[in-house]
Amino acid sequence: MTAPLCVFPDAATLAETLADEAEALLTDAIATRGGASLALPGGRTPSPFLIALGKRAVEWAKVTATLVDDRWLPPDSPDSNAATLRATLLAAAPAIRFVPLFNGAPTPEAGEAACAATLRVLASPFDLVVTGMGEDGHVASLFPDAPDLASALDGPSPCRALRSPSAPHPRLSLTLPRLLDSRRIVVLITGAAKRAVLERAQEDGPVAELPVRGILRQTRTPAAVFWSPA
Ligand SMILES: O=C(O)[C@H](O)[C@@H](O)[C@H](O)[C@H](O)COP(=O)(O)O
Repeated sequence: MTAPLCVFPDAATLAETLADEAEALLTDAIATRGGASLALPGGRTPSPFLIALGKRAVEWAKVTATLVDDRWLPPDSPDSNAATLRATLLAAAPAIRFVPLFNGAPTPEAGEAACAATLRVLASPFDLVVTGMGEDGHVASLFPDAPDLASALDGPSPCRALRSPSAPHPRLSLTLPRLLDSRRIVVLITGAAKRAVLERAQEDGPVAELPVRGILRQTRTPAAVFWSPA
């Protein structure tokens, strides 16, 4: 595995350590390039990190944030990743320029081209990408059982509409190349079950079987896995 595993005693320590690193990366980006950009995860696990980051003294008006993926839902839906971000980081740092993935189109397939156009004008590379991981090895919404997965693991588009029979809601996800178009990428996970998946992902096998392999194996972007037992 090229990405080191960083083990923390608990979720709070993990969240504070990752918030320290994010604060330093954003502060450096603002000092050297005048602005910073990041792509942030959905799901439940990242909330302590997003809350911790919101307490940091960053020039938030110079930061642009998007999501690594979202469920194709109106922004006020409680299942929307944008809603989670609004309730955590954006509640504490409302000056952030938030670029949502959901754009009101009736389906992610119908919204994909406009979303790609929006993403193409964002700074490249991101300063930081953080993604969660599911127990099937998916990252962002790159689900192993999504029929269109192959086109999201490769190719020029920054985002893809994806549907997984095992996951609720159709999704719009950054593609693997766009996730890796970053100065730093961190996979944030907790719990024994996800640690076991990570260990399986270190074995030989296709990226399409456990998409997290696409982050663990590459050498283009400095990557790490942050894990705590709970
Ligand atoms: O919208 C989503 O579902 C995600 O972005 C997804 O990739 C998530 O990060 C993992 O499924 C882990 O989710 P939990 O942290 O809730 O286990």
